Amino acid sequence: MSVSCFDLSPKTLSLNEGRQQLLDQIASATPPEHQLCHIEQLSGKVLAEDLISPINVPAQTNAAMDGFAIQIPEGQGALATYKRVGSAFAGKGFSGVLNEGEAVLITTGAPIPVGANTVVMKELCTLDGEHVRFNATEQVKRHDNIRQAGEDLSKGQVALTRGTRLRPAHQGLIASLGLEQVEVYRPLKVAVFSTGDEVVAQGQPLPAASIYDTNRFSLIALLQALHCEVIDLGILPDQEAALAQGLSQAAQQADVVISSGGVSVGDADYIKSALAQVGETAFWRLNIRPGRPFAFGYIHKTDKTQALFLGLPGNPVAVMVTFLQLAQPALRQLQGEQNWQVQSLPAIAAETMRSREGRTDFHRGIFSVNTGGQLVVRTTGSQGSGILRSMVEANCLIQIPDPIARVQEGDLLIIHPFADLL
Ligand SMILES: Nc1nc2c(c(=O)[nH]1)N[C@H]1C(S)=C(S)[C@@H](COP(=O)(O)OP(=O)(O)OC[C@H]3O[C@@H](n4cnc5c(N)ncnc54)[C@H](O)[C@@H]3O)O[C@H]1N2
Ligand code: MOO
Repeated sequence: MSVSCFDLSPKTLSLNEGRQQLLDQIASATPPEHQLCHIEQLSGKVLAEDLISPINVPAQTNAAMDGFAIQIPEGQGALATYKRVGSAFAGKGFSGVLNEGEAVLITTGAPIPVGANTVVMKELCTLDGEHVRFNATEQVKRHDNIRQAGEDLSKGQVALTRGTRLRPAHQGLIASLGLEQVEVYRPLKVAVFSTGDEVVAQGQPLPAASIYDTNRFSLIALLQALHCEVIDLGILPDQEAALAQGLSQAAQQADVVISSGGVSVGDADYIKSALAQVGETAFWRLNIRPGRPFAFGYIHKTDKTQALFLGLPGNPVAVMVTFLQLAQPALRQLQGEQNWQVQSLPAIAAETMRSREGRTDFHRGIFSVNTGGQLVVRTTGSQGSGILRSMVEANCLIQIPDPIARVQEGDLLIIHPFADLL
């Protein structure tokens, strides 16, 4: 990918300023290449072409109910009795022409016989030898239970637009067009690693003052949910040279490099100085909590292009919050998705919540619908940025924007449901 140079900014940015800088850079990046993808593999991919329907869906006007096809002339009602003249099944229609006063037994999906304009549900009919009697003619309306050819999609219509993230319904719709493969953007390659001398891999003993590597696995799962191709680079030590080498090697293989830890101002935080050796930092501090030490920049590749770099903070909740709020929209835009914005909904606070003037807070919340049909939200208890349980129990992030310092019960808030990703 190729990006233009950053305006280096040493100041702490607001969430919106940081996100905007990030997205502006991505908007100037070269879009990913596309590739043909078979229909069975489409789930979660991003469509790279406008799909024009080559046919009418449904192809023929057909019955929406099992019953009898009849003709009702304009301005008239149904008769009490019709003569049955044949049958129409899905896949094998009635070959004759239906006249007024005649009925054809029809199954759901079968083509409407020539001459018919109405289907009466079987439940309203009694078959008496050659005759079909309607028990309640007043319930039969002209044009009832007819599905028009092309009422789902008409031939030549744009069925799906470029940049659509393909979910199960999209896959079904593409299948209904008879297409076996379509163009999608190639998966984004994202390299991920953890940093920290105290961070230990699973399966190893846990020495004093150490912690098992949590972040890499949350990140890998989040990236998989976004259908990225993940390059797992393990754990790197708190050493500037090793981190610079790790960043550079990661960038050769990936479009985006994501690390966690070592990005704050501690004496063992080397991510920013390592990045300075192999790339550039655009900003590394945001007025948000958790996630204040969030770095964004790029790393030079040997082919003169750049990989984007996202340096997430070490605390496990800060990793997930910054991923959801910053990395996620950026990656979605980079993947070519049109609808990349973080989903937001209004909800009523079910309890008091604290924040601080001068920053945006993200609490972990549980939203539900109250008896009045309104969305309400409460927090998941302790909100420390090392308390991953607060995230596990949540189904949304609650955003408390600057300058609100205290949310009262009953106040209106913005929440970001996890539904899309978690
Ligand atoms: N003087 C200041 N100190 C700190 C600031 C600050 O602004 N000024 N910011 C605090 C905030 S907020 C955060 S968040 C952390 C982030 O710092 P780092 O990104 O440098 O992260 P580390 O110091 O490496 O680690 C922080 C914390 O997270 C644990 N950790 C790290 N990696 C992992 C991992 N892969 N799995 C599980 N846990 C991990 C690490 O052991 C630390 O406990 O800085 C504050 N300090
Ligand atoms: O902002 Mo830090 O990310 O609270 O823990």
